[in-house]
Amino acid sequence: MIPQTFSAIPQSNIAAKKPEALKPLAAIESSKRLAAYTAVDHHIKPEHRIIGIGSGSTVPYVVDRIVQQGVEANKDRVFVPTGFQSKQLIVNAGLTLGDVDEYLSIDVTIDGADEVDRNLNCIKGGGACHLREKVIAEAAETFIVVADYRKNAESLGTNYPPGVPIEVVPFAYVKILNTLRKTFGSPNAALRMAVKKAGPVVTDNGNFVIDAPFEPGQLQDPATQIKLLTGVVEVGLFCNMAKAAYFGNEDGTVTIHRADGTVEQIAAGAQE
Ligand SMILES: O=C(CO)[C@H](O)[C@H](O)COP(=O)(O)O
Repeated sequence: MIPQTFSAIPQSNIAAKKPEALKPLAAIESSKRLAAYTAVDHHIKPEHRIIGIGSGSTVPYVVDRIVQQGVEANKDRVFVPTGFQSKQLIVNAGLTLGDVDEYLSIDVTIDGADEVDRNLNCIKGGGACHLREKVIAEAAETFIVVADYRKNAESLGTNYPPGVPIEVVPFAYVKILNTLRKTFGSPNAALRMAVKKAGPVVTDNGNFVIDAPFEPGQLQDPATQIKLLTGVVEVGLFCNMAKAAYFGNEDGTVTIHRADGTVEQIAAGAQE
């Protein structure tokens, strides 16, 4: 049971504590919020009962908007997290927590992404949560991606330099790293190191993450092959899964890419 008093600090609050970083971050933060609020308004409807909550710095705005729908709207809903962070968000918002092993089918999952291409294929796992994120996305009737404008790319491998996050069992990482560099054409593949801990990032599942950069156009086939390597737990490529991606823009509009190929740019309504 997560202590109710502990509160994960949202990225928006962190930004507010660093005045020097406020200016460049402000546009990005408001883009994240635009995307998240619009996606919730479009996809979280009164009839939706089981809702998947993704991970990252855009998702707190998803939870904010869901909370704004009110106590009545949320009283019979259950929220399924994609990791430690989203579990905290759900609990701290006073929403009801559930798990994917209790609810085989999820009505809607909303999650962030590190990069999204024109066909709604995504790189995910910048927060090292992609194993659980993929399970929760696959379980959902509707999977929606929310992101700021920087994530909107023509093809994967364009805007996200670290590359594809690959969760691996710790004892196999050297072997997998070597295979990615030598056989899969990713010479700069690297073990992800922690920032405020000595040593590697350890996922919520106790595994390591390798980040493997690939050239645009090189990605689809390697993904399937990488998944087959012994010791690989999950690859952070989400292909043909999202029904729509919402990108918040600097000018206050939201660009919506849908799986049917339609693209719409809308002026977001009053969302404060
Ligand atoms: O895949 C993820 C975590 O594993 C996140 O959804 C992704 O990194 C996007 O995060 P942010 O909203 O902070 O840009």
